[in-house]
Amino acid sequence: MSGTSAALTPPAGAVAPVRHPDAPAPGELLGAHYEQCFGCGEAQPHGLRLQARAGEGISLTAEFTVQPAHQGAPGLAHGGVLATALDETLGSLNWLLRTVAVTGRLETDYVLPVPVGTVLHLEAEVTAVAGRKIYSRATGRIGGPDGPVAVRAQALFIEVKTEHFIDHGRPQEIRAAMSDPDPSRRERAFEVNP
Ligand SMILES: CCCCCCCCCCCCCCCC(=O)SCCNC(=O)CCNC(=O)[C@H](O)C(C)(C)COP(=O)(O)OP(=O)(O)OC[C@H]1O[C@@H](n2cnc3c(N)ncnc32)[C@H](O)[C@@H]1OP(=O)(O)O
Repeated sequence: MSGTSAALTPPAGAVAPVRHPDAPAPGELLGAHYEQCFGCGEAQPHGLRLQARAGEGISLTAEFTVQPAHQGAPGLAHGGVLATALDETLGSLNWLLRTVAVTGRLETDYVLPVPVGTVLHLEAEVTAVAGRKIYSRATGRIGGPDGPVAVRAQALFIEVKTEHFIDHGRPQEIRAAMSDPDPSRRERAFEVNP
């Protein structure tokens, strides 16, 4: 069962997350934050192309269809790909806070095998915030949004400044991201308003 790690338990003094006033409205698609992202980018031929939609509060839903390129065992999704789907969904929550954050810890339970061709229906929410630390959890269901839980995760994201990417990323991709013609993606990358 996930959530056993002390690092994933919000400390005393953690507060409820606050939805940013400019967060996408409930029901709105978030779109990719970066076209080359393996989780959500539309320019990644073997990526997950996960699509996340804002929910109420600090929650969202997302979907991804397991492709043949995502196999581990024959005909089944690779566990690392499913962890990517959870990570991407959880990471997308930070846009509802208008905070740029990276995964510090991701704890995953694999409950059911997920065959190729399956649509994974994900739900995620932020549960607490403590300074730069953002605590969140997610589930992935198969057979429909109300189907059985196949995977679940708890995570700790850590808020970072844009310099995190500029200092550590490869220069050619950083330059390309900075000149992205899509204003909403540029905004998600550079105009973060905590
Ligand atoms: C130009 C480009 C545009 C870019 C546009 C970007 C758009 C937005 C894209 C996001 C992408 C989305 C994709 C999905 C999300 C990923 O997959 S993100 C990629 C995977 N994650 C990473 O690469 C992170 C690698 N790790 C690091 O860089 C650093 O360890 C971190 C996480 C920034 C933390 O380092 P730090 O800033 O020095 O912070 P540090 O003081 O060590 O820790 C702060 C607090 O967090 C706690 N903490 C830190 N790490 C952990 C941990 N692993 N476990 C438990 N606690 C921890 C510390 O104990 C500390 O707690 P307190 O003492 O405050 O109570």
